[in-house]
Amino acid sequence: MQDDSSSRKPIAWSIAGSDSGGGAGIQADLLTFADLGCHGCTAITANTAQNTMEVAAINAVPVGVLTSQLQALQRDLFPAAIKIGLLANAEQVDTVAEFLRALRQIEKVPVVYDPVAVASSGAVLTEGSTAEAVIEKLLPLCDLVTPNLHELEWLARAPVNSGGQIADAAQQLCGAGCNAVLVTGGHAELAAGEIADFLWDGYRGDWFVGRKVSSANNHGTGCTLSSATAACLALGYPLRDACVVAKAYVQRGLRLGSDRMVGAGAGPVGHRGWPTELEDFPEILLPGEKRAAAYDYLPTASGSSFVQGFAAPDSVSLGLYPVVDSVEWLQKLAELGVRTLQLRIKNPGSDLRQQIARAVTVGEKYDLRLFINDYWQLAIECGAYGVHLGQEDLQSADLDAIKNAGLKLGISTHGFYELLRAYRYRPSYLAIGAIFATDTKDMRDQLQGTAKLARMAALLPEYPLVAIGGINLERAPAVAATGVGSIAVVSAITKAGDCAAAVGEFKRILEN
Ligand SMILES: Cc1ncc(COP(=O)(O)OP(=O)(O)O)c(N)n1
Ligand SMILES: Cc1ncsc1CCOP(=O)(O)O
Ligand SMILES: [Mg+2]
Repeated sequence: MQDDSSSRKPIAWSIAGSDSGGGAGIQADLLTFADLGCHGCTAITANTAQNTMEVAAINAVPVGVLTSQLQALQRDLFPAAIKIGLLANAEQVDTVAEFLRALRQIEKVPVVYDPVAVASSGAVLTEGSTAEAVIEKLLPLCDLVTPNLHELEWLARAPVNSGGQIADAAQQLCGAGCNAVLVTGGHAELAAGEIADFLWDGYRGDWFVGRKVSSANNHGTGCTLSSATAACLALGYPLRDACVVAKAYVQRGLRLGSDRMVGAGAGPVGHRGWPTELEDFPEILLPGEKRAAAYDYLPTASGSSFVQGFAAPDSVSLGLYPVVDSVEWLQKLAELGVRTLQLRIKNPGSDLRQQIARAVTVGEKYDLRLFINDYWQLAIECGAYGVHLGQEDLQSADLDAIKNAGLKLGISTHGFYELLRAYRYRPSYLAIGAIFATDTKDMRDQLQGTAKLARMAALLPEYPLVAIGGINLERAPAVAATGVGSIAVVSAITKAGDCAAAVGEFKRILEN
């Protein structure tokens, strides 16, 4: 994560129009980049004449002017992500597409395109042949396209009136070559009081549902969403995490508003810093739940049913949480006074059931919070305290059965999106990993770092959270400082020279 280790600020570019009124376009993008910790650079495509009431003129710049800005930036300020906004005509689309093609041969910089082509009023802001040029030349170079409903219709060439049609049109755009589409929901209220964005990432669809905020200061929300997504990509966040953080950033801007009113019409959306409150983050809709019907979001054949509210543990802080592979280890650690433990057997023999039954007996004897990893049926049958499930397990496990049997449930998550999604189940705890690289399990693509962990932990200050992955005694203080109440470890305990001393030291760090 760039976020943790680099002393250089990530650079994000905005290739977009200037809004003379200061609410949208380049102006909104620069505020957003700065707010989210990036250095913003710009290549201006048009000098629009705007105020809070009207778009009086577009004033596209000649392509030579556009190219000279892009070339100057490339020479010194190479981007970690690029946001593209208003492209005023097909010639500009061609120029930007050609430039991006060459740039991405040097490095595959993520590109977010907000097709600012249709105003909220429905007025088309670009010249006639722009849509064709976008579809043919630009979309194949984009990692994410963020149309509103008007723009989706403009690109999909079809009316879009329902959740199902939004999902179909988004997939159709992906078919034209971009990697993912995030349809912003500001122009449709598919369920009363909710504004939902739909993400199709090339493989699966997700609805991100936010509370509707009525604010006169809502100008620039689309620009802000796309530049916030680009900023998060520049920080190294994966796409789904970038999208949910960006939506939360806009929601926070709408909720808190600008600090003062400007103009007589739609004022600028607020730029109010990193989103730190859960209420601004979207709820990730789960396909089996009742309200999903409003979005035509139907359960998949493999999906488990929607169940919420698993038994809470006796403490929000679960403390030191060793994850071990034998009953002998459980016994030894219980004798050292460890209370939260997990049995994680990855190469089971024919005696698996016996091992789990013995583990449950040890758990009862020492009054442990003992979680069984993976084997939820055996955990239920043996009357375990709880089970720990990974993301893939959520597809197949019978969550109803786990809840009805009164077992606690812990769920693995790897980033904001999975954290928010798993939180919908209200499990007994949420695990976040891998914080650091580890030899115990290949987690190279899912490293979180302590800066991101702290941001996630801040969203759920009263919830049992567990950090896992590559945590040792040296790193534990920085992890504990993020606010998580529990640290799960494998090798720092099982490979410790002096296990009792390591247990004592971890406990001291967590209790401090
Ligand atoms: C506390 C805790 N957090 C995460 C994991 C990882 O679980 P999972 O994603 O199911 O992966 P495996 O452990 O099965 O490899 C965990 N075990 N414990
Ligand atoms: C099981 C697991 N899940 C995420 S990281 C991890 C391994 C943690 O092991 P260690 O504490 O040795 O890094
Ligand atoms: Mg597992």
